[in-house]
Amino acid sequence: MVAVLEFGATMNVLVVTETCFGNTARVADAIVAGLRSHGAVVTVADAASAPAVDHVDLLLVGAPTHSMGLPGPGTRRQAEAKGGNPPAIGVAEWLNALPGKQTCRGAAFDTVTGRGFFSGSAAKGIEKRLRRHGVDVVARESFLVNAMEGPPADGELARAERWGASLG
Ligand SMILES: Cc1cc2nc3c(=O)[nH]c(=O)nc-3n(C[C@H](O)[C@H](O)[C@H](O)COP(=O)(O)O)c2cc1C
Repeated sequence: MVAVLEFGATMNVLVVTETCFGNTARVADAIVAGLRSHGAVVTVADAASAPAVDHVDLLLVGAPTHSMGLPGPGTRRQAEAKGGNPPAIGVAEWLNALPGKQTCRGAAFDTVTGRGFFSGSAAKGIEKRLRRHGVDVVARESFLVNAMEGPPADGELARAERWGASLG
């Protein structure tokens, strides 16, 4: 089932993110600014503290790309060894624990250090998992960072804000 908003209805958005060096969180903040510019009511949480998906019209999930896909315990340890501050639980674990069938729309995003095939995409993995839970995924996007620890490449935060606005 696709959630359809009546004209004038407020859109409730839940954003669940993971970050090791802060870049995906900065991209998420820009996306949220875009969503709020359209009047959306947005809750932002990391995977460890995310509330239940209840009365959510749009579920937005984002993570850094690790080893071409979603971060896991091993790649988080590698990030920590490089000076990052990874969470104990990330979006992969959160998506695994997501209950039953969801009826909301969804969108997935990630951060990457390259745009080629071999860069991979955490967002692709997020999209696949969201679809397994019945989420109607309407958009997926990758945002470029300049190096493992960032910062976001020129223009990417502005692009993230526009992308967020396009979802609103
Ligand atoms: C263990 C590890 C593996 C990574 N693998 C990839 C990769 O396969 N492709 C890629 O584009 N970036 C890769 N990166 C770079 C991350 O995408 C980059 O650190 C991340 O986007 C920064 O986001 P964050 O600040 O939110 O952690 C990797 C980083 C780490 C720590």
